[in-house]
Amino acid sequence: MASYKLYYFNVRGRAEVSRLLFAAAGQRFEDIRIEQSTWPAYKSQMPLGQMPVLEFNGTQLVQSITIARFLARQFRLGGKDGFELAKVEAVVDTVSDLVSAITPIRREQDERKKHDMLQKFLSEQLSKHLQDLEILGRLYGQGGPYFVGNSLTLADLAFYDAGQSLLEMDRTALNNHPWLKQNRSEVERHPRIAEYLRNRPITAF
Ligand SMILES: N[C@@H](CCC(=O)N[C@@H](CS)C(=O)NCC(=O)O)C(=O)O
Repeated sequence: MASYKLYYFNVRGRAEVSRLLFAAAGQRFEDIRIEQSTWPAYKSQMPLGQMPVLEFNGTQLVQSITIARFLARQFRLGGKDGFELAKVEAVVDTVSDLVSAITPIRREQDERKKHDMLQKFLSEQLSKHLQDLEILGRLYGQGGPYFVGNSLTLADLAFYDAGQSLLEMDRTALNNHPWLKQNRSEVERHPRIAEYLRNRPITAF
């Protein structure tokens, strides 16, 4: 039987999409959450000195998006054929553009600077990111609530997680984007994901 161990800090961060994939697939895995205080002892055991790291049948895989794409393929959540797979990856890459834009704001420690960065992002950049995602959902989603085809994929989980970070910054961020809101609701309604969301540790990011 395949064995999966996922090493990361006790935050959603770069590991949460993979955790959501495990949840959606109903696949057991060891969710190893390293505290910052014990990280120095682990760092040298990680191939690139960073996490997340997935240990699959004893071999370590690095890079969060690679890990998520591997798990999606393993669990048939990456698209039903080669072209669907490419559509899913196009959505994931578009979500990554959004995540890259919000990460520096979330990390800014100076409250004044953070506020200014957020206002600039909300007024100048956010709507383009969300419009791009809605365009892809309508283009690939066959008129339904999922980003690609007519069932849940990595694309939906990637946006679900990024959407949470966005909503934590601005609760109204998706108000003008009903399709994206509906897409996140569909993810939350998935019975295994709903159970995971009820039980996962609550963390700051
Ligand atoms: N490109 C890598 C980046 C990994 C990364 O930056 N990991 C950070 C946590 S989000 C880390 O391990 N930081 C601790 C360190 O570098 O010592 C990925 O996506 O997995």
